[in-house]
Amino acid sequence: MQHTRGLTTVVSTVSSNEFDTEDAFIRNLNPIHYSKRAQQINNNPRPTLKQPGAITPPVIWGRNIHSTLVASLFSIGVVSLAPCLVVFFWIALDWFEGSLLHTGLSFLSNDKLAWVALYSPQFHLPDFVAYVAWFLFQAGLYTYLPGPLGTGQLTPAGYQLQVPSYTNGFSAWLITNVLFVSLCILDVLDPAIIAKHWSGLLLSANIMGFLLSFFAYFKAHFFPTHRSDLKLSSSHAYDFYMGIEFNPRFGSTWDFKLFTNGRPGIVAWTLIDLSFIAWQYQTHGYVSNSIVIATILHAIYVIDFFVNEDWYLRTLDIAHDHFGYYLAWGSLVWLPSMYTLQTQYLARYPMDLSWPVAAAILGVGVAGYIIFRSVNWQKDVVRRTNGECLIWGKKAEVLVFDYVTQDGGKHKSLLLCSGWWGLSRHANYLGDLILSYSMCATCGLKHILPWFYAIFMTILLLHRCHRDEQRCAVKYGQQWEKYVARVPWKLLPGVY
Ligand SMILES: NC(=O)C1=CN([C@@H]2O[C@H](COP(=O)(O)OP(=O)(O)OC[C@H]3O[C@@H](n4cnc5c(N)ncnc54)[C@H](OP(=O)(O)O)[C@@H]3O)[C@@H](O)[C@H]2O)C=CC1
Ligand SMILES: CC(C)=CCC[C@@H](C)[C@H]1CC[C@H]2C3=CC=C4C[C@@H](O)CC[C@]4(C)[C@H]3CC[C@]12C
Repeated sequence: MQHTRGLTTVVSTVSSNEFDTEDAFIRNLNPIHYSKRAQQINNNPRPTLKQPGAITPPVIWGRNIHSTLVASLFSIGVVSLAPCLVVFFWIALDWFEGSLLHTGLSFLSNDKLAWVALYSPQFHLPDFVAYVAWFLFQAGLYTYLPGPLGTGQLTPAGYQLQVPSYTNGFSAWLITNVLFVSLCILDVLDPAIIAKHWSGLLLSANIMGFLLSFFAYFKAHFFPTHRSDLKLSSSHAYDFYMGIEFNPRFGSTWDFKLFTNGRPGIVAWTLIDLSFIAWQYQTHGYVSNSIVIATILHAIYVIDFFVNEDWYLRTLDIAHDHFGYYLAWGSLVWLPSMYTLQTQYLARYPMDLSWPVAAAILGVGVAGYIIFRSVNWQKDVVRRTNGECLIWGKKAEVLVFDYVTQDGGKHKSLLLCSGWWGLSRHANYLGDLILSYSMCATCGLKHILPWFYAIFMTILLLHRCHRDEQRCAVKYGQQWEKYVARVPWKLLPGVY
């Protein structure tokens, strides 16, 4: 069945009498992987589907509900190996002068030093208490600070999420950073305290990350917030990793995903940098220009995130990913430990950049950031003004696409195809990558370890190009191909 409405073409591939409920449609997609357990959870009453005249078929966009053996093994691999990688990097930094190769060889050759290093991080109750206090302090700021109302995206089930004044991240970041600096100036706190307690804090963050991931998993099964946005596959491992609930909440408004994803880890990012700068000063007697530039670039990225927090509600993490290990453990452990590797490395092994090199790195980094922000801004302003805006001085060119939610609701969406979005379909990733490589360039070329962030971002964002397009292709059906034909380049025009 195909019908055309202005610019928009809606294509339905299955007619209503073939599958009269969404669940029949899901089962038909993959009968083998559609387990009993998944059926129980995915079998939510969505009465509008059965009403006469409802749009069929319900489009199953959003998190994957089909798990393959590879996806299960991958999930088990990440859940078990990512924490080991975090510890391995810490050992390489602290015990092997930042050399991943020497660390690896040392373990392989059963060198005593490697095993001593492995058992050196001890659980310290005071570190854990401090970590829990930090977590609760951020939760308090998130809950009580005033801020503008956030505008959530329509979920696959058709919920318009209310985000009451939780987009107060900038005030939370400012208060936390000013408080930390003030306490250090007043000599109440040692500014290097985070760096000095790093291994204990890392252990504590891991404990919290796993606790929260398990909480998310069990909450989804026993007391979910929005039943019709639950996504289950036949694999426990995949569900634990990717998350089952879309927007788990305390009551109707306190959003776990938004808080965990956007607060304890990202607010800590700049504090960790400052603490490692202080540690460099205390141990080496000076502050290198490289660590300052790395921190400035990080700070630009972090402040941008909080200033534009409302924009983040309409990105993949919040509008597509469910809340599981990936976002819970990732935001509490992976982000603060792996995204700050440059300053952790430079604090221990300082290097001074010549001023032309320092200026070039800073300049390229800021240019990357400007691209990143202006691409994201263009997408956002087009959506906010319903296409009634200027992009690069000309009226925005948009494609208007239809999509349906699982409750049978029919909606429209605008896809910008001029400005940056006319050059490539993910120009924002390009700006982000330029910024990431600049951050890592502050560490020189001696070791690969501090380049991990850029390498990770390259893999993550290339995979995201694919992941995002799969999602859009399902959400918009054949209309998406029209957009791809109009904007043929994925990332870098003329190359990819
Ligand atoms: N530092 C880090 O670790 C990471 C940073 N990032 C950054 O976070 C930001 C957000 O990333 P992400 O959510 O992946 O990507 P986007 O912000 O590009 O969001 C993707 C969504 O935008 C909508 N969209 C796609 N094309 C258009 C268009 N032409 N016009 C209007 N809307 C469109 C679609 O959603 P719909 O139509 O459903 O609204 C699509 O699913 C990026 O700038 C990225 O660089 C990302 C990953 C990791
Ligand atoms: C190995 C493992 C489980 C990794 C988890 C990765 C997550 C911690 C990151 C995945 C996507 C990341 C982010 C996306 C977009 C962002 C916008 C930007 O302006 C600030 C950073 C961030 C919020 C970033 C944060 C880490 C991730 C959630």
